[in-house]
Amino acid sequence: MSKQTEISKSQRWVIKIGSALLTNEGRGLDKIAIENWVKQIVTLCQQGKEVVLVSSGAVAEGMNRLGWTERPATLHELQAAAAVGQMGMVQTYETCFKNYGIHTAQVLLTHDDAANRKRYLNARSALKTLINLKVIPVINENDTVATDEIRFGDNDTLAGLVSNLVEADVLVIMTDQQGLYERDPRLDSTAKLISQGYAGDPVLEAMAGSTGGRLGRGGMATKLRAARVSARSGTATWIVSGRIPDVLLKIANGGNLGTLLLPAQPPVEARKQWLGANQKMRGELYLDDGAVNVLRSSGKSLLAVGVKQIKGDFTRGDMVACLTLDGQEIARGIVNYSAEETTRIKGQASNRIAEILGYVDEPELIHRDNLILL
Ligand SMILES: Nc1ncnc2c1ncn2[C@@H]1O[C@H](COP(=O)(O)OP(=O)(O)O)[C@@H](O)[C@H]1O
Ligand SMILES: N[C@@H](CCC(=O)OP(=O)(O)O)C(=O)O
Repeated sequence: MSKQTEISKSQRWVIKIGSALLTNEGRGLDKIAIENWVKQIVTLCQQGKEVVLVSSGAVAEGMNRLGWTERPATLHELQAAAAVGQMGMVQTYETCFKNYGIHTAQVLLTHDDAANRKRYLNARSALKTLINLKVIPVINENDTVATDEIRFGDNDTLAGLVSNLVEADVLVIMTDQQGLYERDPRLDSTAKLISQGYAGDPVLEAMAGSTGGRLGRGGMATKLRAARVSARSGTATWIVSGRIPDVLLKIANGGNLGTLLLPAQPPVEARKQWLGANQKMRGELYLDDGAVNVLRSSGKSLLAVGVKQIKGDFTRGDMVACLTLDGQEIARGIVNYSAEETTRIKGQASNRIAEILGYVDEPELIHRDNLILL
Protein backbone atom coordinates (compact mmCIF):
# COMPACT_ATOMS: atom_id res chain seq x y z
CA MET A 1 0.00 0.00 0.00
CA SER A 2 1.43 3.44 -0.91
CA LYS A 3 1.96 5.97 1.87
CA GLN A 4 -0.69 8.15 0.20
CA THR A 5 -3.27 5.38 0.43
CA GLU A 6 -2.30 4.48 4.00
CA ILE A 7 -2.60 8.08 5.20
CA SER A 8 -5.79 8.75 3.24
CA LYS A 9 -7.48 6.13 5.41
CA SER A 10 -6.50 7.79 8.67
CA GLN A 11 -9.19 9.23 10.88
CA ARG A 12 -8.40 12.61 12.41
CA TRP A 13 -7.71 15.42 9.96
CA VAL A 14 -6.73 19.03 10.58
CA ILE A 15 -7.46 21.06 7.46
CA LYS A 16 -5.90 24.50 7.08
CA ILE A 17 -7.26 26.92 4.51
CA GLY A 18 -4.89 29.81 3.85
CA SER A 19 -5.51 33.45 3.01
CA ALA A 20 -4.02 33.04 -0.46
CA LEU A 21 -6.91 30.72 -1.26
CA LEU A 22 -9.81 31.89 0.87
CA THR A 23 -9.98 35.46 -0.16
CA ASN A 24 -11.51 36.55 -3.37
CA GLU A 25 -8.39 38.34 -4.68
CA GLY A 26 -8.47 40.36 -1.47
CA ARG A 27 -12.15 41.27 -1.90
CA GLY A 28 -13.61 39.41 1.07
CA LEU A 29 -14.19 35.68 1.31
CA ASP A 30 -14.64 33.37 -1.66
CA LYS A 31 -17.98 32.00 -0.46
CA ILE A 32 -18.48 29.64 -3.39
CA ALA A 33 -15.10 28.03 -2.74
CA ILE A 34 -15.93 27.74 0.97
CA GLU A 35 -19.27 26.05 0.19
CA ASN A 36 -17.39 23.59 -1.94
CA TRP A 37 -14.81 22.69 0.71
CA VAL A 38 -17.56 22.37 3.32
CA LYS A 39 -19.38 19.91 1.05
CA GLN A 40 -16.21 17.82 0.80
CA ILE A 41 -15.60 17.98 4.56
CA VAL A 42 -19.16 16.78 5.17
CA THR A 43 -18.44 13.77 2.93
CA LEU A 44 -15.26 13.09 4.92
CA CYS A 45 -17.29 13.21 8.15
CA GLN A 46 -19.82 10.79 6.63
CA GLN A 47 -16.90 8.47 5.91
CA GLY A 48 -16.14 8.51 9.65
CA LYS A 49 -13.35 11.07 9.67
CA GLU A 50 -13.01 13.74 12.36
CA VAL A 51 -12.19 17.18 11.01
CA VAL A 52 -10.77 20.29 12.65
CA LEU A 53 -10.55 23.42 10.51
CA VAL A 54 -7.92 26.13 10.77
CA SER A 55 -9.12 29.03 8.69
CA SER A 56 -7.62 32.40 7.78
CA GLY A 57 -9.62 35.22 6.23
CA ALA A 58 -10.60 37.48 9.13
CA VAL A 59 -8.50 40.47 8.08
CA ALA A 60 -9.47 40.16 4.40
CA GLU A 61 -13.18 39.92 5.21
CA GLY A 62 -12.91 42.79 7.71
CA MET A 63 -11.29 45.00 5.09
CA ASN A 64 -14.09 44.09 2.69
CA ARG A 65 -16.79 44.93 5.22
CA LEU A 66 -15.13 48.21 6.15
CA GLY A 67 -14.59 49.16 2.50
CA TRP A 68 -10.79 49.28 2.83
CA THR A 69 -8.88 48.51 -0.36
CA GLU A 70 -5.36 48.45 1.10
CA ARG A 71 -4.25 46.14 3.92
CA PRO A 72 -3.73 48.52 6.89
CA ALA A 73 -0.21 49.05 8.12
CA THR A 74 -0.91 49.69 11.80
CA LEU A 75 -1.52 46.92 14.30
CA HIS A 76 -4.67 48.48 15.80
CA GLU A 77 -6.27 48.78 12.35
CA LEU A 78 -5.38 45.15 11.55
CA GLN A 79 -6.86 44.14 14.89
CA ALA A 80 -10.04 46.09 14.16
CA ALA A 81 -10.35 44.58 10.68
CA ALA A 82 -9.85 41.09 12.12
CA ALA A 83 -12.55 41.68 14.74
CA VAL A 84 -15.04 42.71 12.06
CA GLY A 85 -14.04 40.02 9.57
CA GLN A 86 -13.92 37.12 12.03
CA MET A 87 -17.71 37.54 12.39
CA GLY A 88 -18.18 37.10 8.65
CA MET A 89 -15.75 34.23 8.43
CA VAL A 90 -17.38 32.09 11.12
CA GLN A 91 -20.85 33.09 9.90
CA THR A 92 -19.97 31.69 6.45
CA TYR A 93 -18.82 28.34 7.84
CA GLU A 94 -21.74 28.19 10.27
CA THR A 95 -24.26 28.77 7.46
CA CYS A 96 -22.63 26.24 5.11
CA PHE A 97 -22.32 23.45 7.71
CA LYS A 98 -25.84 24.12 9.01
CA ASN A 99 -27.21 23.05 5.62
CA TYR A 100 -25.94 19.57 6.50
CA GLY A 101 -27.08 19.67 10.15
CA ILE A 102 -23.51 20.04 11.48
CA HIS A 103 -22.58 22.48 14.25
CA THR A 104 -19.42 24.57 14.18
CA ALA A 105 -17.48 26.14 17.06
CA GLN A 106 -15.31 29.24 16.97
CA VAL A 107 -11.92 28.79 18.66
CA LEU A 108 -9.48 31.72 18.80
CA LEU A 109 -5.95 31.10 20.03
CA THR A 110 -2.80 33.15 20.53
CA HIS A 111 0.75 32.02 21.05
CA ASP A 112 0.33 32.64 24.77
CA ASP A 113 -2.19 29.80 24.87
CA ALA A 114 0.53 27.48 23.60
CA ALA A 115 3.26 28.79 25.89
CA ASN A 116 1.20 28.45 29.08
CA ARG A 117 0.97 24.77 30.01
CA LYS A 118 -2.39 25.13 31.77
CA ARG A 119 -4.00 26.96 28.86
CA TYR A 120 -2.46 24.53 26.39
CA LEU A 121 -4.04 21.60 28.25
CA ASN A 122 -7.37 23.46 28.48
CA ALA A 123 -7.37 24.09 24.73
CA ARG A 124 -6.56 20.43 24.16
CA SER A 125 -9.47 19.19 26.30
CA ALA A 126 -11.93 21.65 24.75
CA LEU A 127 -10.94 20.66 21.20
CA LYS A 128 -11.11 16.94 21.94
CA THR A 129 -14.55 17.42 23.51
CA LEU A 130 -15.78 19.27 20.41
CA ILE A 131 -14.47 16.46 18.20
CA ASN A 132 -16.29 13.88 20.33
CA LEU A 133 -19.48 15.95 20.03
CA LYS A 134 -19.09 15.81 16.21
CA VAL A 135 -18.82 19.58 16.08
CA ILE A 136 -16.38 21.15 13.58
CA PRO A 137 -14.02 23.55 15.39
CA VAL A 138 -13.12 26.54 13.19
CA ILE A 139 -9.83 27.86 14.54
CA ASN A 140 -8.07 31.14 13.83
CA GLU A 141 -5.53 33.26 15.59
CA ASN A 142 -7.10 35.71 18.04
CA ASP A 143 -5.83 38.60 15.91
CA THR A 144 -7.71 41.24 17.87
CA VAL A 145 -5.59 40.76 20.98
CA ALA A 146 -2.44 39.39 19.35
CA THR A 147 0.46 41.81 19.53
CA ASP A 148 3.86 40.98 17.99
CA GLU A 149 4.95 39.51 21.32
CA ILE A 150 2.29 36.82 21.37
CA ARG A 151 1.31 36.28 17.74
CA PHE A 152 1.82 33.31 15.46
CA GLY A 153 1.43 35.68 12.47
CA ASP A 154 0.67 32.98 9.93
CA ASN A 155 -1.87 30.21 10.30
CA ASP A 156 0.48 27.39 9.22
CA THR A 157 2.27 27.58 12.56
CA LEU A 158 -1.09 27.61 14.32
CA ALA A 159 -2.20 24.56 12.31
CA GLY A 160 0.98 22.68 13.33
CA LEU A 161 0.20 23.40 16.96
CA VAL A 162 -3.43 22.31 16.53
CA SER A 163 -2.26 19.02 14.99
CA ASN A 164 -0.26 18.34 18.15
CA LEU A 165 -3.15 19.43 20.40
CA VAL A 166 -5.65 17.03 18.85
CA GLU A 167 -3.04 14.37 17.91
CA ALA A 168 -4.13 14.48 14.30
CA ASP A 169 -3.26 11.71 11.86
CA VAL A 170 -2.95 14.15 9.00
CA LEU A 171 -2.64 17.90 8.50
CA VAL A 172 -3.84 19.08 5.10
CA ILE A 173 -2.54 22.55 4.23
CA MET A 174 -4.55 23.94 1.35
CA THR A 175 -2.92 26.83 -0.47
CA ASP A 176 -2.71 28.47 -3.91
CA GLN A 177 0.16 26.26 -5.22
CA GLN A 178 0.09 22.55 -6.07
CA GLY A 179 2.52 21.85 -3.22
CA LEU A 180 6.20 22.34 -2.45
CA TYR A 181 8.32 23.05 -5.52
CA GLU A 182 12.12 22.95 -5.75
CA ARG A 183 11.93 26.75 -5.87
CA ASP A 184 9.14 29.31 -5.55
CA PRO A 185 7.14 28.72 -8.76
CA ARG A 186 6.17 32.38 -8.83
CA LEU A 187 9.85 33.16 -9.40
CA ASP A 188 10.80 30.10 -11.48
CA SER A 189 8.08 28.45 -13.55
CA THR A 190 10.39 25.52 -14.46
CA ALA A 191 10.70 24.36 -10.80
CA LYS A 192 9.49 20.79 -10.23
CA LEU A 193 6.93 19.65 -7.67
CA ILE A 194 8.19 17.49 -4.77
CA SER A 195 5.63 14.74 -4.29
CA GLN A 196 6.91 13.11 -1.09
CA GLY A 197 9.55 13.63 1.57
CA TYR A 198 10.23 13.72 5.28
CA ALA A 199 9.12 16.52 7.61
CA GLY A 200 12.13 18.42 8.93
CA ASP A 201 14.39 17.44 6.00
CA PRO A 202 16.78 20.42 5.74
CA VAL A 203 17.11 19.92 1.96
CA LEU A 204 13.36 20.44 1.53
CA GLU A 205 13.27 23.30 4.03
CA ALA A 206 15.94 25.10 1.98
CA MET A 207 13.62 24.98 -1.06
CA ALA A 208 10.82 26.86 0.67
CA GLY A 209 10.59 30.61 0.33
CA SER A 210 9.47 32.61 3.36
CA THR A 211 7.50 35.29 1.58
CA GLY A 212 3.84 34.65 1.04
CA GLY A 213 1.85 35.92 -1.90
CA ARG A 214 0.01 39.24 -1.88
CA LEU A 215 -2.61 37.80 0.47
CA GLY A 216 -0.84 35.07 2.44
CA ARG A 217 1.57 35.47 5.33
CA GLY A 218 4.27 32.85 5.75
CA GLY A 219 4.90 31.41 2.27
CA MET A 220 6.13 27.81 1.98
CA ALA A 221 8.67 28.11 4.81
CA THR A 222 5.99 28.22 7.52
CA LYS A 223 4.22 25.24 5.90
CA LEU A 224 7.37 23.15 6.18
CA ARG A 225 7.86 24.33 9.75
CA ALA A 226 4.27 23.31 10.48
CA ALA A 227 5.05 19.87 9.00
CA ARG A 228 8.05 19.58 11.34
CA VAL A 229 5.94 20.53 14.37
CA SER A 230 3.09 18.21 13.32
CA ALA A 231 5.47 15.29 12.92
CA ARG A 232 6.10 15.41 16.69
CA SER A 233 2.59 14.03 17.21
CA GLY A 234 3.12 11.52 14.40
CA THR A 235 1.02 13.68 12.06
CA ALA A 236 1.75 13.54 8.32
CA THR A 237 1.39 16.83 6.41
CA TRP A 238 -0.10 17.19 2.98
CA ILE A 239 0.43 20.47 1.09
CA VAL A 240 -2.04 20.75 -1.77
CA SER A 241 -3.81 23.25 -3.95
CA GLY A 242 -7.30 23.98 -2.66
CA ARG A 243 -8.29 24.87 -6.22
CA ILE A 244 -8.19 21.28 -7.46
CA PRO A 245 -11.81 20.13 -7.78
CA ASP A 246 -12.71 17.73 -4.94
CA VAL A 247 -9.15 17.91 -3.66
CA LEU A 248 -10.02 16.61 -0.18
CA LEU A 249 -12.00 13.69 -1.55
CA LYS A 250 -9.18 12.86 -3.94
CA ILE A 251 -6.76 12.71 -1.03
CA ALA A 252 -9.20 10.60 0.95
CA ASN A 253 -9.28 8.19 -2.00
CA GLY A 254 -5.51 7.78 -1.92
CA GLY A 255 -4.81 10.23 -4.76
CA ASN A 256 -1.20 11.10 -5.40
CA LEU A 257 -1.30 14.89 -5.47
CA GLY A 258 0.56 17.77 -3.90
CA THR A 259 3.40 17.16 -1.48
CA LEU A 260 3.18 14.58 1.30
CA LEU A 261 5.60 15.07 4.22
CA LEU A 262 5.93 12.09 6.51
CA PRO A 263 7.17 12.04 10.11
CA ALA A 264 10.74 10.71 10.11
CA GLN A 265 10.66 9.61 13.75
CA PRO A 266 8.08 8.12 16.12
CA PRO A 267 5.90 10.67 17.98
CA VAL A 268 7.45 12.37 21.01
CA GLU A 269 5.69 12.32 24.38
CA ALA A 270 2.82 14.82 24.84
CA ARG A 271 4.68 17.10 27.27
CA LYS A 272 7.57 17.45 24.82
CA GLN A 273 5.11 18.33 22.06
CA TRP A 274 4.01 21.22 24.22
CA LEU A 275 7.64 22.26 24.74
CA GLY A 276 8.16 22.20 20.99
CA ALA A 277 5.01 24.21 20.33
CA ASN A 278 6.42 27.17 22.19
CA GLN A 279 7.81 29.46 19.51
CA LYS A 280 8.93 32.42 21.59
CA MET A 281 12.34 31.99 23.18
CA ARG A 282 13.43 34.26 26.03
CA GLY A 283 17.12 33.66 25.51
CA GLU A 284 19.87 31.72 23.74
CA LEU A 285 22.54 29.39 25.08
CA TYR A 286 25.54 28.75 22.81
CA LEU A 287 27.02 25.32 23.49
CA ASP A 288 30.47 23.86 22.95
CA ASP A 289 30.87 20.84 20.64
CA GLY A 290 30.91 18.39 23.56
CA ALA A 291 27.54 19.56 24.86
CA VAL A 292 26.06 19.57 21.34
CA ASN A 293 27.15 15.93 20.87
CA VAL A 294 25.79 14.84 24.25
CA LEU A 295 22.41 16.46 23.60
CA ARG A 296 22.13 15.06 20.09
CA SER A 297 23.37 11.55 20.75
CA SER A 298 22.23 10.61 24.24
CA GLY A 299 19.29 12.89 25.08
CA LYS A 300 20.89 13.81 28.43
CA SER A 301 20.33 17.01 30.42
CA LEU A 302 22.24 20.19 29.60
CA LEU A 303 24.86 21.10 32.19
CA ALA A 304 26.32 24.57 32.72
CA VAL A 305 29.77 23.27 31.87
CA GLY A 306 28.84 23.00 28.18
CA VAL A 307 27.63 26.59 27.82
CA LYS A 308 30.02 29.08 26.22
CA GLN A 309 27.90 32.17 25.78
CA ILE A 310 24.40 33.40 26.62
CA LYS A 311 22.06 35.99 25.15
CA GLY A 312 18.75 37.39 26.38
CA ASP A 313 17.27 38.31 29.72
CA PHE A 314 15.53 35.16 30.93
CA THR A 315 14.48 33.98 34.35
CA ARG A 316 14.17 30.49 35.86
CA GLY A 317 11.31 28.62 34.14
CA ASP A 318 11.64 30.49 30.82
CA MET A 319 12.02 28.76 27.50
CA VAL A 320 15.43 29.20 25.86
CA ALA A 321 17.02 28.03 22.62
CA CYS A 322 20.21 25.91 22.60
CA LEU A 323 22.52 26.62 19.68
CA THR A 324 25.83 25.47 18.26
CA LEU A 325 28.62 28.06 18.32
CA ASP A 326 27.89 28.90 14.69
CA GLY A 327 24.26 29.67 15.50
CA GLN A 328 22.37 26.51 14.50
CA GLU A 329 19.47 25.87 16.86
CA ILE A 330 19.52 22.25 18.03
CA ALA A 331 17.21 22.15 21.05
CA ARG A 332 14.87 24.14 23.27
CA GLY A 333 14.14 23.81 26.92
CA ILE A 334 13.02 25.27 30.22
CA VAL A 335 15.99 26.73 32.03
CA ASN A 336 16.59 26.27 35.78
CA TYR A 337 18.67 29.43 36.28
CA SER A 338 18.22 33.09 35.28
CA ALA A 339 20.40 34.80 32.67
CA GLU A 340 22.41 36.48 35.41
CA GLU A 341 22.99 33.18 37.25
CA THR A 342 23.76 31.33 34.03
CA THR A 343 26.38 33.93 33.12
CA ARG A 344 28.10 33.19 36.43
CA ILE A 345 27.98 29.38 36.23
CA LYS A 346 28.58 28.87 32.48
CA GLY A 347 31.58 26.69 31.75
CA GLN A 348 31.62 25.39 35.33
CA ALA A 349 31.07 21.87 36.67
CA SER A 350 27.72 21.35 38.41
CA ASN A 351 29.40 20.68 41.77
CA ARG A 352 30.72 24.26 41.73
CA ILE A 353 27.27 25.90 41.44
CA ALA A 354 26.76 26.11 45.23
CA GLU A 355 30.15 27.71 45.72
CA ILE A 356 29.59 30.28 42.93
CA LEU A 357 25.95 31.20 43.58
CA GLY A 358 25.69 30.32 47.27
CA TYR A 359 22.79 27.90 46.53
CA VAL A 360 21.78 25.16 44.09
CA ASP A 361 18.35 24.91 42.53
CA GLU A 362 19.10 21.92 40.31
CA PRO A 363 22.41 20.43 39.20
CA GLU A 364 21.29 20.65 35.53
CA LEU A 365 20.88 23.90 33.62
CA ILE A 366 18.08 22.27 31.62
CA HIS A 367 16.76 18.89 32.75
CA ARG A 368 16.31 16.32 29.97
CA ASP A 369 12.55 16.09 30.75
CA ASN A 370 12.30 19.79 29.91
CA LEU A 371 14.39 19.62 26.75
CA ILE A 372 13.29 18.95 23.21
CA LEU A 373 15.68 18.30 20.34
CA LEU A 374 14.84 19.99 17.04
N1 LIG B 1 9.33 26.24 -2.89
C1 LIG B 1 8.09 26.73 -3.01
N2 LIG B 1 7.09 25.98 -3.54
C2 LIG B 1 5.82 26.47 -3.64
N3 LIG B 1 5.48 27.71 -3.24
C3 LIG B 1 6.42 28.51 -2.71
C4 LIG B 1 7.78 28.06 -2.56
N4 LIG B 1 8.49 29.05 -1.97
C5 LIG B 1 7.65 30.08 -1.76
N5 LIG B 1 6.39 29.77 -2.20
C6 LIG B 1 5.26 30.70 -2.18
O1 LIG B 1 4.38 30.42 -1.11
C7 LIG B 1 3.10 30.93 -1.45
C8 LIG B 1 2.03 30.31 -0.54
O2 LIG B 1 2.17 30.85 0.72
P1 LIG B 1 1.14 31.94 1.30
O3 LIG B 1 0.98 33.05 0.28
O4 LIG B 1 1.59 32.29 2.67
O5 LIG B 1 -0.19 31.08 1.28
P2 LIG B 1 -1.31 30.77 2.37
O6 LIG B 1 -2.04 32.03 2.63
O7 LIG B 1 -2.12 29.72 1.69
O8 LIG B 1 -0.63 30.26 3.61
C9 LIG B 1 2.96 30.55 -2.90
O9 LIG B 1 2.08 31.37 -3.60
C10 LIG B 1 4.38 30.61 -3.42
O10 LIG B 1 4.63 31.75 -4.22
N1 LIG C 1 -5.26 35.22 11.13
C1 LIG C 1 -5.21 35.96 9.87
C2 LIG C 1 -4.58 35.17 8.79
C3 LIG C 1 -3.09 34.97 8.83
C4 LIG C 1 -2.65 34.47 7.47
O1 LIG C 1 -2.91 35.10 6.44
O2 LIG C 1 -2.07 33.26 7.47
P1 LIG C 1 -1.87 32.31 6.18
O3 LIG C 1 -3.21 31.85 5.73
O4 LIG C 1 -1.04 31.18 6.75
O5 LIG C 1 -1.16 33.05 5.09
C5 LIG C 1 -6.65 36.28 9.38
O6 LIG C 1 -7.59 35.55 9.70
O7 LIG C 1 -6.78 37.25 8.63
